[in-house]
Amino acid sequence: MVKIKICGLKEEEDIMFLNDFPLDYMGFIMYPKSPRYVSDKLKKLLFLVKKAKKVVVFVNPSYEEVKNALDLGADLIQLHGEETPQFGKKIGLERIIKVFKIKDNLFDFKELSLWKNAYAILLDTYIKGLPGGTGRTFNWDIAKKVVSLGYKVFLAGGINPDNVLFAIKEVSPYAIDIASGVELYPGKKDPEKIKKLFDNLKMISC
Ligand SMILES: O=C(O)c1ccccc1N[C@@H]1O[C@H](COP(=O)(O)O)[C@@H](O)[C@H]1O
Repeated sequence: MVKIKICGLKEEEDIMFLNDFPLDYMGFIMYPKSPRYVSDKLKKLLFLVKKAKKVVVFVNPSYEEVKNALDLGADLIQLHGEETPQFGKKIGLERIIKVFKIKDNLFDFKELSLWKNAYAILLDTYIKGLPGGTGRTFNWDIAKKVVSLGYKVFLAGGINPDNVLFAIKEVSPYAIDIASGVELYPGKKDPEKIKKLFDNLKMISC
């Protein structure tokens, strides 16, 4: 069964609402330029999560920032910038979701292989000046290839309740990652879109 991650949580009520759904991962953005940046609320928000694994998302962080998130209870660290495999090893690759952003249908399979021992690989859409939360899909042929090579793939970028079943059928990823596709506005989740997402997902579990 495909795993589900909802990312970009910053409101307490959204976490409490999501606690009642069969959600596998919740993601928290620690990137100051994002409208989803949780800032000093991280500890409080992580504490509210009941069952889902807690993923803290950084863009080119310092080791100290990552260590602080782990000390606050993060289960996994999502590296969404240009971090090196050496940096990942220093944290512990088993705790890293490494992001690759797909640009112009190009993909560096050699660079991918350097992260083969990471917890997972997350594939997202490249948009200049926007590190994530783009709401845009990319060429899933690349994702299919990465899946076929045996990588544990989180498929991100422009997934929403309407295209989630097609994405799962097409790519067969390990997990689906959704941020803006279930929002009312950046940083605020929409309960109706979340209900629709999980209603649609029930169709593949029947
Ligand atoms: O959401 C953000 O603002 C963000 C900022 C910095 C790094 C990553 C960010 N979000 C990640 O974007 C993808 C997919 O987003 P979407 O579903 O296309 O809106 C997801 O992995 C988030 O973790």
